[in-house]
Amino acid sequence: MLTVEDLSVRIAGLHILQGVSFTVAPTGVTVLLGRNGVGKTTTLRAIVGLTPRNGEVRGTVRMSTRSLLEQPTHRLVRGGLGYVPEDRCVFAGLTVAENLRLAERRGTTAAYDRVFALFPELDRRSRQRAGSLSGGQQQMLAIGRVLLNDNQLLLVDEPTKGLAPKVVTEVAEVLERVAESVPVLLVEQNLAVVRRLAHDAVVLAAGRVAWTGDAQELLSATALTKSLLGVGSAQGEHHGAGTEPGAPASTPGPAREDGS
Ligand SMILES: Nc1ncnc2c1ncn2[C@@H]1O[C@H](COP(=O)(O)OP(=O)(O)OP(=O)(O)O)[C@@H](O)[C@H]1O
Repeated sequence: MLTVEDLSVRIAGLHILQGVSFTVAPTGVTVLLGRNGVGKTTTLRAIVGLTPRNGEVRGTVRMSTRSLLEQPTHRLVRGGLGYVPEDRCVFAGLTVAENLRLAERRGTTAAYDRVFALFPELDRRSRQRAGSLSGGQQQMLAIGRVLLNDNQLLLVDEPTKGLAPKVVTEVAEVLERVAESVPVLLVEQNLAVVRRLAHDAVVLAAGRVAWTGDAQELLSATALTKSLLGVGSAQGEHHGAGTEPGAPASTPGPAREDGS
């Protein structure tokens, strides 16, 4: 479905991604893992054409046979690439209904019904300003507005970050249902969520791919999760925070262009 080949991103003199290659399967959830700062968000942003202006992107990204890197974000979104950013980016001053209306391309009643069936809360709160929603409700709005459109692929960046356990479960349930019809590339630090959702895993370390394969296999290999993610794989653990005593040294930061 999505093929990333030799993707390199440089920003402000930092070589953040250094030849990243992986594929996203045409069905289910592929999870992009790695410790903090290894380049997960940078990868999603490069795919969707949101690398900062002072950045430089090289490599190839294809969705089916279509080449993505040369195209502006609005065209990618129109072409079926849905993106739920880490910081949600809802319009705080607008109501839930207005946020949804802004996001829809051809928002049919059926599309709204589908979104409200997944997130009844959005229907109930349609007149509430998005800025006054809880973090979990804002996350549901951020996901819901993307689902108004017909997507061929969804990129979802840390959807459960900072949410209460009950809301984490709700968001995971929705993503599980969404992934039945649309493939998802998911950045997620909560390993219980990864265990529930992911078929395939891609692990980054210092801007390169360190491991790819079956996500459940990765999670069941404690030594592997320790060395790649810096944590054990017990249910509910979060990864990404850094190094434990006895674990390999924390992932070094991106390489500077001058080699320092
Ligand atoms: N606009 C930018 N300017 C300078 N450095 C940047 C920029 N964006 C990202 N970086 C750096 O690139 C590296 C990778 O960042 P990125 O956000 O992609 O990591 P991540 O794996 O998503 O981390 P986290 O798990 O903490 O969200 C970090 O060292 C970060 O500081």
